[in-house]
Amino acid sequence: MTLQANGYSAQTAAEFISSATQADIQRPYTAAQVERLTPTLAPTPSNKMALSLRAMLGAHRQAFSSTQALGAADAVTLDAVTKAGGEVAYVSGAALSFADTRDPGADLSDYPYDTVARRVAQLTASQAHAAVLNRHLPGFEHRPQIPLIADADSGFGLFSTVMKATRGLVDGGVAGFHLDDLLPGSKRFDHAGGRGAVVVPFAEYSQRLSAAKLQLDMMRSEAVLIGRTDVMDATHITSSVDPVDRPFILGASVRMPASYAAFTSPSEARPEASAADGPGWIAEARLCTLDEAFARATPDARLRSVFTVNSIGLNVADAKRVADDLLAGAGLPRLEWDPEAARTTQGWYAYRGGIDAAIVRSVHAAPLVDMLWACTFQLDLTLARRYASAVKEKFPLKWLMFNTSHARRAHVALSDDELAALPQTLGELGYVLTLVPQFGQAAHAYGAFLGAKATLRGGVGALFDSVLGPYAAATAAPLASDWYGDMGRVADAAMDAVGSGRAGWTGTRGGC
Ligand SMILES: C[C@](O)(C(=O)O)[C@H](CC(=O)O)C(=O)O
Ligand SMILES: [Mg+2]
Repeated sequence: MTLQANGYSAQTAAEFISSATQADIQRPYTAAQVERLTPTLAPTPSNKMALSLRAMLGAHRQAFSSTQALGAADAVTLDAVTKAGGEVAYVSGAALSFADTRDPGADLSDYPYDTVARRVAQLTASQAHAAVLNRHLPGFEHRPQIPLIADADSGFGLFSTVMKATRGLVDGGVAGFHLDDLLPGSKRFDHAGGRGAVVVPFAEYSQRLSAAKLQLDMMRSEAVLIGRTDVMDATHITSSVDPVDRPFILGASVRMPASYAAFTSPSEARPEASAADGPGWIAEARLCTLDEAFARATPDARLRSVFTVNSIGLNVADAKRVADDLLAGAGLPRLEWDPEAARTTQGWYAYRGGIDAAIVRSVHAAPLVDMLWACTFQLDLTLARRYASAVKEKFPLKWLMFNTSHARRAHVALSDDELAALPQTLGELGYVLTLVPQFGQAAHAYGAFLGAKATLRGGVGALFDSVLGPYAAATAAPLASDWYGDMGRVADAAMDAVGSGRAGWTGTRGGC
């Protein structure tokens, strides 16, 4: 895309949609619809960073390598990540919600839709300012501004909040962001690092992605749209309406007297957990999918394949009718399979999350997005391989993303060698980006803790010797804490330009 000097795009919607970076995305709307919604002078401040992210990811894809996006949700951490050679950084919703949330609610996607966007804008401004500052530091190499990838969670509502969140991120200078299929507020965590979640039907997820893409097109934005799915760890879904979700919706295969217990902690909520893990109801109900129930109901292979063919593209309600008719026609007993009985008190359906569901969702979402991500807390290379090869079979060039959200080595089953080789292994599989969201807070806290301990014990002498000196030596950069001297140079330059105000006209005239 050609940008005008002021960063505004002069392209029409039709030109933008058919341009090299955009033409691969299948939109559910026309260029004319985008044009009618386009504000005059669409601002595209993030395009420079988005295009540099696209070039970087494209190069990694070609080289079968990957890059790591470390969590950096504040200006100081971002500066340190950049100095250390990070190519890209991640603005984590979890990190912001942990810092900003009072009351229960951390990382529940329940914070305002512009929280992350406002932080992205601050970080962009701090990077821009650092770039100016560096021009005033003699002998110091100009530091690049690195692209920011942000967390847009579930989009915080329906299409309009998705669009507003997207606009805020682009206005803030984001290079890329992810949007997921979770029901806001529904993530659950347990003491062992487990996570449970409720997802929305595929159609609703797809609407979120389309709403984001529409907003991006209205702004002629090149921001990388990442389709994240959380079905890997999902135990429930809000509706059974979508045919894409049918293979994963569970029903009781035993007639049950009362309805299913409320959605609780991850281990208790997993529908197929043993009776010891949760309500005995779950085990007694023998939850299974409609396809499994039908296969159990008849040994007749021909009847099963008729069901398979006749139920293609049907959701559970319609497919259940097909199953009932086929069994009745064959003189077999009525199918005992009831997804309604397995609903929680919130009305959610029981759902079999996992890699198969993640592959189906991602393959369906692929035409709408630039990059795909099956988010899970399981750092499992077998799953990573299966996911990559299934997606690549249909979309060989689609960028893939991976996350390593663990805080404890003990929760990760990989060997030290496997961990060391992880970026390379993932790159070979087609993953171009690994998120390390937990980095920022942990590193910031650890550095501050060590520095505080040394200074409290040894006073300002220890601060010089144990914090300021070593940081300057390690980064070969001016001291992070030299605010007065360094920042002052920029203010001095501005003051010099303003002049004393007394000497009359001494400046240059345009063109003279
Ligand atoms: C990556 C993530 O979206 C984040 O906000 O950092 C979180 C990470 C976490 O909870 O540790 C997520 O995976 O949902
Ligand atoms: Mg998040």
